[in-house]
Amino acid sequence: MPRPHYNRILLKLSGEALMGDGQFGIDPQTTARLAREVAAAKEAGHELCLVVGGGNIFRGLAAAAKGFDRTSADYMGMLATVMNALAVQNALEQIGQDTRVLSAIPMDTVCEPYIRRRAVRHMERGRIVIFAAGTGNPYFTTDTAAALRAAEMGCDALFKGTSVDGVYDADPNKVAGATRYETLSYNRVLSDNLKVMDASAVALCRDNAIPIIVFNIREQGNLATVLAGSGTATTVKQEGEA
Ligand SMILES: Nc1ncnc2c1ncn2[C@@H]1O[C@H](COP(=O)(O)OP(=O)(O)OP(=O)(O)O)[C@@H](O)[C@H]1O
Ligand SMILES: O=c1ccn([C@@H]2O[C@H](COP(=O)(O)O)[C@@H](O)[C@H]2O)c(=O)[nH]1
Repeated sequence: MPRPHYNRILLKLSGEALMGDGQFGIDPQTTARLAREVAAAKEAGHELCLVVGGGNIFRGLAAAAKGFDRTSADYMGMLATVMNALAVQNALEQIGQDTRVLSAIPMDTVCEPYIRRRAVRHMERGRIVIFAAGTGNPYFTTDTAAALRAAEMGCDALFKGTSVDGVYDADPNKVAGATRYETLSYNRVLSDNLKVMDASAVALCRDNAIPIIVFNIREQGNLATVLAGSGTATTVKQEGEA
């Protein structure tokens, strides 16, 4: 069954997607390609806002495992997401898109602070809003930030563009023969402890009835395909929902 059409969407872009074939950082060609896909989605009639991850630069949990203070490491991770947001903004503006970066950690000389009403206004004016610095709080990730902003902005769905093509019954990068779900419930993701997305993000989407569509953003052209309701992806939604 084709997936439904969603009008206002929050797109979570994996930080790692910006690396292209590299192992770290921001690849300009890949970022430009992602910007073209986002612009095409907007031109296709979707209202879009974005959360960009930071895993291509810094992850708090990984740094804490190596001895960093967790809170400081998380702030460093949030700052990494600001760099990525500015890179995506730059790539979008180079192709004529009107954008705003709104940061959960105020840094007035770099971008706007996050103010919900302002974000809504930007979207009403047709701008692509990019939310930076996650939730602004340590001990969270940009998945939770994406769920939170999707709820605040009244989005119809959260599209998680990542490096796997959906949710599997086990991590496909670790378990050979893992099976992909076409659809599954929020509660199943939580009870089976499936790690494709944080539990807090899944719970927030469940409580606000926001479907989550997990798809591979590294595959060129896939955003348009998945937004059109076809292609390979997993939809996480309420049990029994069409
Ligand atoms: N059950 C599962 N199904 C699918 N992927 C899974 C599962 N369990 C773990 N994963 C892993 O989750 C990863 C995607 O989530 P991850 O949080 O690492 O990336 P991201 O949020 O897209 O990126 P970033 O942190 O760079 O923004 C996949 O690469 C995959 O290895
Ligand atoms: O609300 C948030 C969001 C993110 N962080 C920190 O940033 C990094 C990068 O984000 P990813 O979601 O992993 O891409 C994350 O590892 C956290 O350290 C945060 O603290 N709070």
